[in-house]
Amino acid sequence: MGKKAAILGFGTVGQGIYEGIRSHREYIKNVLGTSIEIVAILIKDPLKDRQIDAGVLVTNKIEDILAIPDLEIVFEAIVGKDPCFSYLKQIIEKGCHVITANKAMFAAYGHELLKLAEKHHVKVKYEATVAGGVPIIGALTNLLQANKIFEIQGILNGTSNYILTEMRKGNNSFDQALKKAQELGYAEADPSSDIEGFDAFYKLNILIHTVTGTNIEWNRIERKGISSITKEQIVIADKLGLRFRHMAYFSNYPNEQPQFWVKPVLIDVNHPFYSIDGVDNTIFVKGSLISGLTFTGPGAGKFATASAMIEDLLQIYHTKDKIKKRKDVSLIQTLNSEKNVNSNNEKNWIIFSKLNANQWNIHIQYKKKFNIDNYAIFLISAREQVIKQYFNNANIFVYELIGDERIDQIKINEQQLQIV
Ligand SMILES: NC(=O)C1=CN([C@@H]2O[C@H](COP(=O)(O)OP(=O)(O)OC[C@H]3O[C@@H](n4cnc5c(N)ncnc54)[C@H](OP(=O)(O)O)[C@@H]3O)[C@@H](O)[C@H]2O)C=CC1
Ligand SMILES: N[C@@H](CC=O)C(=O)O
Repeated sequence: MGKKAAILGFGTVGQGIYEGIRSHREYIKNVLGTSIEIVAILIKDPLKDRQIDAGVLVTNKIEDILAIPDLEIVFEAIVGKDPCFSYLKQIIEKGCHVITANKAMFAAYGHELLKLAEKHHVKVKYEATVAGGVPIIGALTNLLQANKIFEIQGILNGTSNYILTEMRKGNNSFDQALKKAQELGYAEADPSSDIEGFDAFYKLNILIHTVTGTNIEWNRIERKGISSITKEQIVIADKLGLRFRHMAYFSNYPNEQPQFWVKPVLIDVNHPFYSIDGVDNTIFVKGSLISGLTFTGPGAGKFATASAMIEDLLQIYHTKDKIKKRKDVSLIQTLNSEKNVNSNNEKNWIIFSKLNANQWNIHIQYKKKFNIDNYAIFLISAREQVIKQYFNNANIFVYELIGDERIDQIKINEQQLQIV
């Protein structure tokens, strides 16, 4: 018999791992010199019908998994922080390598699991926790060790990008697109994690920890999802030559305030994320030596995620050398000393308002104003603090305009707009 493995969870991802290991049995055996045998699967509901070979133990008790002699590898694809964290601690203490896809759990407890694994001389791999099939964690940990990472921009939630794309192309309403994302296996068990930005928030935390060795206090990271974006707003943005993207951002430049946020933004055709559609994710990385690298590919789904996890498996046995963990002391010092992470620089904003400016109760100077459909659209430059202070109204939607574009350059199709 080859190396014994178990899978925790048999939903979209668990099934992808099971089928992927079977369909790539010979290929994996050629690479590792031995086969991988899935000997057990942990599930929650013992009554569900499943396509699993008769020789595989299917159980809803973690004790059954812990009792398997010579178990070497555990793939984890269940949902939520607990009881998953406690399961994985016991599995590491038993001496098994762990390969996880569970970002909610890993963002909260990843650092503890990595420490515990070191103590027990096993590995914890987590490629699938960020951007599905895109090998960004491997690139950051194995291939970009000399660079200090100055900036990460990413589309990290496949479901949100899929919904925004479907709505823009006129194929589906928000609810229809979300339903399709669920059917395709992209969405989380609780899809509010996708559309309220939690999923991308967990992924950004994992990326920041990977490149700095630091856990940022969660309440310091702005998090907003796409749930308030309407079809009307997407159509208007399109008329302005802009597209919505749900973006995650981290910057850590010398002598600058570190920044970290997850929110919907508007970008124009010059931004590299303009053409990233559907379930694809993309991550742009700028380092102290490398001026910019972009990684793009499917961010969710059965085989995209299984691909990341099976590659992790091969890495466990291939990477003999110990990878040094990063510890960015300057980031920790800056975070401890500064009080306010908001930048004092002015940024560009697009405001969609169902109220007229005279109903806002503030006087704001805008660069341009248009009436489109039922909205008044304002293009303004302002400090982030001002935006947060004043534009806190259910009828006003404010989106940052990201990129090098200047508001003055926004191209307007005059026939479609009434310019005030
Ligand atoms: N779907 C995707 O594209 C991606 C998902 N992920 C992550 O992978 C994990 C799994 O996602 P996905 O496969 O989509 O989820 P699903 O909802 O499709 O499947 C979840 C599986 O976990 C089992 N499960 C849930 N809770 C428990 C528990 N407490 N004990 C034992 N089994 C449990 C369920 O059992 P039962 O079958 O009995 O209900 C089910 O088999 C999640 O953490 C998700 O965030 C990561 C990257 C991409
Ligand atoms: N629900 C997630 C799945 C992958 O991480 C997403 O849509 O990105």
